[in-house]
Amino acid sequence: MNPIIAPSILAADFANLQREVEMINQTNADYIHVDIMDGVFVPNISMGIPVTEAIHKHAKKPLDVHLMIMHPENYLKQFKDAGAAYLTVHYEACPHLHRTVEEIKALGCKAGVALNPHSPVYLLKDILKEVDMVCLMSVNPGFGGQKFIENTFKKVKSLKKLIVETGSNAKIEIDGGVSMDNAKALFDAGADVLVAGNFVFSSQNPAETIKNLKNIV
Ligand SMILES: O=C(CO)[C@@H](O)[C@H](O)COP(=O)(O)O
Repeated sequence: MNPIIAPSILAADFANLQREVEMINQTNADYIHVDIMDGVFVPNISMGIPVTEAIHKHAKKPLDVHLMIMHPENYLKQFKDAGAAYLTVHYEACPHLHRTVEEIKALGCKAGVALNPHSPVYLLKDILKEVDMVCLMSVNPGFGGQKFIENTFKKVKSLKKLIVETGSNAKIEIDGGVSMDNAKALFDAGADVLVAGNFVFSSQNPAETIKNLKNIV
């Protein structure tokens, strides 16, 4: 398998964003994870379209944009134009999820669907074949630096089973509280992509930390 690592820019030094993006460019990270928060769907506000555009201007890695916002369908084109390669919307924020996923794909982006920790994976059964990635939140969305929720391991295994049963090619992404303490077990359980924010950016040597996460399997 090819373990995919997506450092979360939310944990970077926002006053030196260009430097942080260029630092990630020099590592073997696979994507740059960009967290968009609206203060409504989640109790925090992070960044929006202009900052995503600015990150994209310097990034040499695809942008994995995670929309933690209500009505994401109203902003898909803006985020695509700002440089998103992956656009992930929340199951909990999309009453017409199938339509939203189709719209993401029609724009030429990879379509992701995220599930909050309380949402069971079977909710995605009838859309799994249409999506490129499922993001399992392993913390309650809204903040970096939170404690990993252990129940995520069960969810990864159930989701993997469902992906096989439905003939889907969706990748499984884990987001929140990822560190060396759980990375190997997550990949072993069936995860394909690990998002890591604080564990990468608070480390002495972020490039080395990314390399260690990638080499863990
Ligand atoms: O979406 C989120 C938080 O809502 C995440 O992407 C965090 O940015 C991950 O940060 P760490 O938990 O790894 O610090």
